[in-house]
Amino acid sequence: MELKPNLTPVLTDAAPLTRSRLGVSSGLSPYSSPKGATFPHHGPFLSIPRKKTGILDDFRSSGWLDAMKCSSPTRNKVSKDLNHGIGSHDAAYSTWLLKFPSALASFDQITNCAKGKKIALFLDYDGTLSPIVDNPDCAFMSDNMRAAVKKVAEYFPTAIISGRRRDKVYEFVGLSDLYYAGSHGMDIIGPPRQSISDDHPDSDKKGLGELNLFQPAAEFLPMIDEVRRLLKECTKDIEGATVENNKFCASVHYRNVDEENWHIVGQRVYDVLKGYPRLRLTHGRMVLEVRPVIDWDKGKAVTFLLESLGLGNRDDVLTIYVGDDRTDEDAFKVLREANKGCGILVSPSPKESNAVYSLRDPSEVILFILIYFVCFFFCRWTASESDR
Ligand SMILES: O=P(O)(O)OC[C@H]1O[C@H](O[C@H]2O[C@H](CO)[C@@H](O)[C@H](O)[C@H]2O)[C@H](O)[C@@H](O)[C@@H]1O
Repeated sequence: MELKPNLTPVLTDAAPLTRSRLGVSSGLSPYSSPKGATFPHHGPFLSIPRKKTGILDDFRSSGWLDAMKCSSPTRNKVSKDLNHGIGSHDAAYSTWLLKFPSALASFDQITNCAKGKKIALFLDYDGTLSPIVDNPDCAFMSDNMRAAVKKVAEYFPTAIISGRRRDKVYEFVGLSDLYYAGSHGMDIIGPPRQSISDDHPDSDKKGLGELNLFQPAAEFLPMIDEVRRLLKECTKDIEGATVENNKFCASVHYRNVDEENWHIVGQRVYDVLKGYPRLRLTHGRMVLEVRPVIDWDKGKAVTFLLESLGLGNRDDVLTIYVGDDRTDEDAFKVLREANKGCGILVSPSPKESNAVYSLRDPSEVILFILIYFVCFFFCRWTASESDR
């Protein structure tokens, strides 16, 4: 997916002419905060508490250490749960399922909602398409998952929305006929234009028109590069800490750091950020992520893609978003609030969420994709046959 600058302009919000050419009309803007770049409060994102002087508090007292501990079950927590017995975990999970029913067991509800609608599928990568593993470079998806996603994308607009760098997630997924949003939606690309053909089974794919690339945080790139280098330097003596280049985000992983040293990781990241008021800190599963303060997240990326596809502001579209991470909550929330579709949370344990349904793990995600999308395909086929 090499982009030629003249064919695929980098679009920023400062290009209203180009945006209108794309048919993106809702005023969706990464800089829409009325007071400009502030620290937006997006659902589960934690903003860094600031003193009036602009100087950050101590990392421990800020509540960030607690957030780091809650971000994913630790080895201690897992063994504690096991000691309490599988029964008690199962009981809690069963109770939780009453609130977030399994998408696999909700066939009638979901297919009823889908009747007569166009379907768009959004998929998170880590923890959804691939299992969570200790080494982020080895989070491979299975061939079965790849085959399932490939099949779906042949018939329904399908996008991968990841916190990872776009080229990295593309390398993992390896499918060209998809939309990719990397860096938590700050780096969006559609498939090569030749694949948006007139005879594509889903003519809505043509709605993308000239849109190939959208990078609302492009101006932050040098700053993020600089910060990533500083983060690498200041964490290099902490065993197990790694800094991942996610292009518009710098991600500091602490999954492999001894729990006793997590506060050191946090404090160092926090100290680096003191010098960068235009960056903010969010956290995912055992990862601290530094990103621009722009008002943009996975939820905004979903809205943007739907609008670009000509599927925004329509009542006959069902959007399904499957994700496991707190950053996916922004997308779940957008769908819930706009009544545009449903979020499906992938989680093996109870969690609060803006999703509507749940799946336990990536193996259930494959089943969900295969069962539902075969059904959606046949429903559509039947409908078009009877139209003849
Ligand atoms: O939005 P996603 O596609 O879910 O990406 C979120 C982060 O995923 C990766 O980190 C997570 O998965 C790793 C591999 O299983 C795991 O080792 C790590 O602890 C998790 O946080 C990725 O490495 C990050 O860059 C993404 O932001």
